[in-house]
Amino acid sequence: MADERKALIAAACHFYQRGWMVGTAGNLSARSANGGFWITASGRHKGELDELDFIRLDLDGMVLEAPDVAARPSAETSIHQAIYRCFPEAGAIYHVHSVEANVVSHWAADGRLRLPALEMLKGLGRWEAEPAVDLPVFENLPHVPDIARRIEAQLQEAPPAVPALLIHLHGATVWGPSPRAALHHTELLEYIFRFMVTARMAGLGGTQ
Ligand SMILES: CSCCC(=O)C(=O)COP(=O)(O)O
Ligand SMILES: [Zn+2]
Repeated sequence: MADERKALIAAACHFYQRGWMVGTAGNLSARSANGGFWITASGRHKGELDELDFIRLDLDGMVLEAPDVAARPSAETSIHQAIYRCFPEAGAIYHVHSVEANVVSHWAADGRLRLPALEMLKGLGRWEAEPAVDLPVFENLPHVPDIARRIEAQLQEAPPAVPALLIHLHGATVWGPSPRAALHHTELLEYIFRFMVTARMAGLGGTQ
């Protein structure tokens, strides 16, 4: 298999082992050199993916390649489409469901979550001293295309300070120019969430 699916399978294994993609939770996609993007089929176990667990779509959601005819694209495909449309430089998108992401989503106000000014933000592209970084946080509406519409409208108007967003009580969606960069970004953001939860539990003030 000499295509982008290999990197997505490796990333899914990694996230599964960390507990961020338990069972069938989460989804992954990457733009394809052959056009459109590969995305995980809906309801597949993220610790056991193979090449049959992906579908190649164009940006309008038309199927370009479906190695398993029974496969249906991720239920959250519309969110990936929205991000690819907003950011031509996005090469891969990972959506993970960590416990920490769901805890910190409670601390959002006015659709934003202020991230602590940790050194790790440099890995997400924020190199200034003491950066004031707000992560956009969206309501978890029952109809996913409604979430995607809100995401696309907001990101078109105001690109986020880091390549990521959060859905309340659902999980983070993170992107990067390549599958490798998206993996780094996901790890860094999840570290920041873990820090926020740990700092709150330790009673540390001034960390947010
Ligand atoms: C068990 S997770 C519920 C659905 C979800 O939020 C998710 O990320 C996985 O959905 P998919 O259709 O991509 O399998
Ligand atoms: Zn999800």
